[in-house]
Amino acid sequence: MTRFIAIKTEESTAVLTMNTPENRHNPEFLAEFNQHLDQIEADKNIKSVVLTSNSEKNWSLGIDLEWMANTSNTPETIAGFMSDVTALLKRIITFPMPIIAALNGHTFGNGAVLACACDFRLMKSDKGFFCFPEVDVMVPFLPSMFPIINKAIPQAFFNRLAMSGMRVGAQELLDNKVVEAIFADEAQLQAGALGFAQQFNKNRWIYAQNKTQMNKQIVLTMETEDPIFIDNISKLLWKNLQQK
Ligand SMILES: C/C=C/C(=O)SCCNC(=O)CCNC(=O)[C@H](O)C(C)(C)COP(=O)(O)OP(=O)(O)OC[C@H]1O[C@@H](n2cnc3c(N)ncnc32)[C@H](O)[C@@H]1OP(=O)(O)O
Repeated sequence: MTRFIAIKTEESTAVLTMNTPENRHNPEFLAEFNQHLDQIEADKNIKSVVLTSNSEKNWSLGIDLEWMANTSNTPETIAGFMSDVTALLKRIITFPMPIIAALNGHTFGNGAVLACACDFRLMKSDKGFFCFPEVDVMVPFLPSMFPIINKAIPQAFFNRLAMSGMRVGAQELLDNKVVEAIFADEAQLQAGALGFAQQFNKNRWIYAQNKTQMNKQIVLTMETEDPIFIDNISKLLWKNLQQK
């Protein structure tokens, strides 16, 4: 099943290609992402993962607000979905191998959080903005999203992005050490991401140990703060979305 995300293997690297126009996050997207991670964990030959998109414009535009506003949703459905978002992010930050985000288009909202959860980011520089539009779309970050973002983005730069909702391109991300490298176009990015990923061929156990330790404060925040926040915010979000 590859409606939302395709999977292929290039030597020891699994390439996950998000394949809808905006790569929005909804329950089906999350379920398929988890199935692919199960498949990768089951294949002992895989040592690294590249996460990219086949959309001409977008890497991922974040939460599927259209799905969220569906009238059949209840506050409980929204809360369940947000918990599932957290669970996927937790899986990524503790996954037993490096995950490399190959950003080949606009990366917005929870798409940007997903990119930050990955271990490394590479981006193409011809087109594509990176942006946290939460201040404009009135969807707050979950508590654990701040430390996820902070592991990828220096605090002062994130502060500027989050307060303004401004869009930045690849060069500014490179200048602020958010991405490891930038590439002139799509072909160079994809080749670069694969080459970058294939340098990682260590034992899964040690990656799991180190990632779990390195990110344990994030996991603690997910377990202690996110559930209460999600419970409160899902009621508010549901009310706002139903009134639109
Ligand atoms: C906690 C979590 C919360 C959430 O997840 S909430 C959901 C958050 N998601 C969103 O809010 C996403 C909403 N979507 C959008 O805002 C728009 O959907 C986009 C901005 C992503 C795309 O808009 P478009 O108008 O389709 O953009 P373009 O046509 O791709 O680009 C506009 C112009 O900008 C140029 N451009 C693109 N990338 C760059 C760059 N890196 N540097 C300089 N210019 C760039 C293009 O070429 C074009 O220009 P030219 O209008 O002249 O054709």
